[in-house]
Amino acid sequence: MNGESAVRMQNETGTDHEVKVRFQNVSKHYGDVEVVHDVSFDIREGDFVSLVGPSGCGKTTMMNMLAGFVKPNSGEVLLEGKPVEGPGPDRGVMFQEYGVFPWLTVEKNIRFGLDLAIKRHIPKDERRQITEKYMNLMRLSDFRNAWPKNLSGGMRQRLALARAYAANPHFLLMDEPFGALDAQTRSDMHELLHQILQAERKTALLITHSVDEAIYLSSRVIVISARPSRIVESIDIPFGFPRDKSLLDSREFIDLRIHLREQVMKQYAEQQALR
Ligand SMILES: Nc1ncnc2c1ncn2[C@@H]1O[C@H](COP(=O)(O)OP(=O)(O)OP(=O)(O)O)[C@@H](O)[C@H]1O
Repeated sequence: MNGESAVRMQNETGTDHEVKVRFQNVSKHYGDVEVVHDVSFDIREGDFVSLVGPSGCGKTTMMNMLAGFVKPNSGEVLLEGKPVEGPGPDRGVMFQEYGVFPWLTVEKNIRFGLDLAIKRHIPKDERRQITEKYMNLMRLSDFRNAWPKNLSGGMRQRLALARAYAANPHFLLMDEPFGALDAQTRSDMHELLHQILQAERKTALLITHSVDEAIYLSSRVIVISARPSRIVESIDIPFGFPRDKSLLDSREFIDLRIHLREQVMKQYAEQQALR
């Protein structure tokens, strides 16, 4: 979706800007349990928004509503001004459970999204090059013919990332995509994601339990309350892009980390009290 066709709306402060996604008074319950309560926020073109909050508070449910897997009970999730009706190739989704097909090899998993009818306009050679590019970037070339069941957890997660990136969706929706990775690979993946986002302007929503990851990757971090999900705080991250690892040691980063951790820990304590 290009800039001209993006919907222009007024945000809460009245500033005109390109809103790609709008959660508008969204509530969701499962049976008697309210999971999301009257949540409103916008995601603008090129934003990288992270949701942080306690386990089980309803973050995945919010992402599922944007992905089109779940419908709100009240309110609306608008994508470029229209209510989300279902999943679509404009939204690349990466879930905790990896999202790889066990019946396809590594190479075919990465190619999968590119071979769908919607991408058939891309010449075959180019599709092959894109597959190679992401297989290399994720260090999976030596395993091109391997089955997912024979990969380590971290490799499967890299495969899921390669598959999602290769399909080149406009929106990246990521639910704990780096959770199963060791610290070094996780850090490599952060750099790679930065590179991809710099090179191909995308809009992203990330769910993470790591405050550092949220700050380092995002343009905005939203703290979500104990269930039912409400917005506790939305912080514009004051660091420009590109970023590098030295940022993690800066005074400003450390202050933000301390503040956000405090906010999140309060919500964890409240969520614990619900059990
Ligand atoms: N399909 C469903 N049917 C019934 N309850 C559900 C369903 N999906 C989620 N829930 C419940 O809704 C609550 C919120 O779940 P959700 O997965 O959205 O939380 P979360 O914040 O993403 O958690 P985590 O960080 O652990 O992934 C949980 O109590 C969960 O058990």
